[in-house]
Amino acid sequence: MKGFIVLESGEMFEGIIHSNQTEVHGEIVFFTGMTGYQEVLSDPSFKGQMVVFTYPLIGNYGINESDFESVIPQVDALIVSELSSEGYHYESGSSLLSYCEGHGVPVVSGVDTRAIVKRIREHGDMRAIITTDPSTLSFDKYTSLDQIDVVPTVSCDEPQTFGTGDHHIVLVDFGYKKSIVDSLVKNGCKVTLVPYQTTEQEIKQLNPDGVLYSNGPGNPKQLESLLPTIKKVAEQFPTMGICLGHQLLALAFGGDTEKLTFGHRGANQPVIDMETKQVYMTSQNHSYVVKEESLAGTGFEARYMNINDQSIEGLIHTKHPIFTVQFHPEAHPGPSDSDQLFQVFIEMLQHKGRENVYA
Ligand SMILES: NC(=O)CC[C@H](N)C(=O)O
Repeated sequence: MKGFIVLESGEMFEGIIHSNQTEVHGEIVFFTGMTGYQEVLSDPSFKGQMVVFTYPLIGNYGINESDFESVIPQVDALIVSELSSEGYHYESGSSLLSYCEGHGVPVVSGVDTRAIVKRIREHGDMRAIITTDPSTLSFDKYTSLDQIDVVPTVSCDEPQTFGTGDHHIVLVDFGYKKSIVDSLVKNGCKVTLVPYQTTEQEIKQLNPDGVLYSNGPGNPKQLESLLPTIKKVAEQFPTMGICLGHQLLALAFGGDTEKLTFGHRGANQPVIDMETKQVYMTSQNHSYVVKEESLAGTGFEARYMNINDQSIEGLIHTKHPIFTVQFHPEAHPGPSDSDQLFQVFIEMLQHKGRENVYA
């Protein structure tokens, strides 16, 4: 059926809508990786977002058993130029479209994705509505993603454990990617995944060697009530933060965040480690960044920087063993240039001191 993507800025784009839903609202963002659609659609950080793929052919290797980042799809919709009708890969168990249809995820194909991306780059990430009837739509009845506390919809309800390694990590779940657990387990950790509102006391009772604050969807400032707990925990245990976890740690110590015009979403974002001058190609998916000028007095120093726009990509604390990254060292999708950062975290647990980080 013919469908329309109506942007909050007023423009309208046509395509073929594959969905029973007649109207879908979300934040429209673009992803620049050539592959990785399965990881993207199952990454909880994309909750509330409609993803436009800049690569023109999507779906050609189908959907497999191993590349899911969570058990259910998380995106609000996929918008593609050409949709492959089959998955041409020996591991493919179903086509992208039949998987999305089976889970009620709307797909819009045959769309001029280059034109949409140009609009997003000019106007910024914005709201959009996918509809079969543009004459009746109204943005007024929907709340923008920035204003919604979306983490409760993706965090686990009960603790869960993974792996049997010697290092015990508490992973605080704001919408964790399965690959983070896999990376920790591969590096000799036992992981206890806990709900996002787990208290300081409960974390202490688990007696972890270290704490990792996960990635997750939405605006970090929606989680303001958790900041005192995050600060107290991070002052007591070696701590790592990834993406939303990085933003929350910065906020907890008095820093500030802001929204980028259009986020970094792709598999080739260049990041420099400002101390070693090493450059990593990184996997990213975020809208918000930590403001450099807000770091004064927080004890944090910027350690990583995005080479494209000079935004902060990671922090290290001057007093406590805490380090954070805005990018995804677990990759999936994307290059694993920075996966040794999990080993850096393990080193930090063993020495429990900042001086040994990156030794
Ligand atoms: N991948 C993430 O953790 C994203 C963090 C946050 N929701 C942002 O968009 O900036």
